[in-house]
Amino acid sequence: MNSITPAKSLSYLDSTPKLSVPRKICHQPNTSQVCNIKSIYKQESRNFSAGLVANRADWQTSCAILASNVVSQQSTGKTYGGNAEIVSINGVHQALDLVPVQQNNNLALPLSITDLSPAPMHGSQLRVAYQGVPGAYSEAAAGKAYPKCVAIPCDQFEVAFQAVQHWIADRAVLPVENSLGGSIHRNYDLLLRHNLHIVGEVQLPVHHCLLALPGVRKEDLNRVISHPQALSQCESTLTKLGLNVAREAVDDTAGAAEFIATHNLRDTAAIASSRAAELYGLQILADGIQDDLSNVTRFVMLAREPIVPRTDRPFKTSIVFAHDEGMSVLFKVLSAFAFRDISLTKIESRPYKNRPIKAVGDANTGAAKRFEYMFYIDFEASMADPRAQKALAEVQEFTSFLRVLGSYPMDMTPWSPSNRGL
Ligand SMILES: O=C(O)C(=O)C[C@]1(C(=O)O)C=C[C@@H](O)C=C1
Repeated sequence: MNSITPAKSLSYLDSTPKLSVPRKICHQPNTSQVCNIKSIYKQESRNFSAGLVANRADWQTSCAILASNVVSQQSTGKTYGGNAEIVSINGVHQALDLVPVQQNNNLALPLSITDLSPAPMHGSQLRVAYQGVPGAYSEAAAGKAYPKCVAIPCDQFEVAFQAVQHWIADRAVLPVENSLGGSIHRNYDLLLRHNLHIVGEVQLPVHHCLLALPGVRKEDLNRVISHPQALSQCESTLTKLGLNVAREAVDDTAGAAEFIATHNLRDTAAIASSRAAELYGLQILADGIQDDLSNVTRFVMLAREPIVPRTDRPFKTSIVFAHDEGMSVLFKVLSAFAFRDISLTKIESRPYKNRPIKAVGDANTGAAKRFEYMFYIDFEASMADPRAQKALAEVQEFTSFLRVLGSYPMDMTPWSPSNRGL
């Protein structure tokens, strides 16, 4: 695994609690609030870099102050304008190009280094929020995406999004799909609710172990706890191991290991990484218990600003759209890519939360109702590629809502099932 700064030891863990949900978030743009966020951010970043956050209470107080004073960068009037033809953001149709401009004077801002590179070059370490505690696969993914980063544990996905929006973190690295367990729907919904941009992806081979306190045997176990994805990825293997015991879902794999250690549970095992075993003093009862050796989780990297799309290496673009006209539109949208020879790598649908059901036909005669969806599509082309721009211009004609979630380099790192991952 790549070396990442936090969580070198349990004592560091103790002094660096996970972020939790802030009490109050202000969504109204306000210049003085933006000043506050920057000064608090600087103070917090000093604390983080030096590992100086005194205790959980201090940190949570800082988070609460931060949450009640700050606004996201998105709400300060920054938007993207220019000549491009495409997109609508949160239902409002807008032109898309990737040069930030100020709404009030329409002057183009110079590109910053963050626009050009996924990692900052200003000397300080990149702070990367992830969901879980040290030893979680998401922490490993953060390390793979940003080697030498400071990884910030968050107790929920939502908190990781907010950490980036509120400048506590520079990036978030969050799982979106697993080759065995499927999509992590919560993160698809959160991508839509927040205005962060996908700036990269990383695929992590996930190698699960069954962990228990030293001296505990399989026969002593009454339950197995882990993240729901990990439980589903190991379902048949647990049965094959004769572990027909209760299976309980917890927030993350490493958190399950930590829970067993802190509560001295001799009848419970966790599904987690070998690194979690080391961190929390557990023994490995069984190694490689995922149902398929090719168990890979795909994570996306999120930032406040998009990166500039390029064509000199393979790029992927993620979009989300909705439409009013029934399923024939989906066919037309897919055709816009097929006609231009653009491969789709993923399609996902989620309920359209504000209007999940639509009456079809004549309401007086007991009309049929159909479900309404948001569709998420990943396709293999950069937004700098004219084929992608033309396809999206066409998609926009068929859809009532279209947003580009990000255009970013594809993770091309080779991996094989024999890669042990974590
Ligand atoms: O619990 C963890 O360790 C995580 O990082 C979360 C998570 C997930 O959400 O899918 C990530 C990778 C594995 O697929 C299992 C769990």
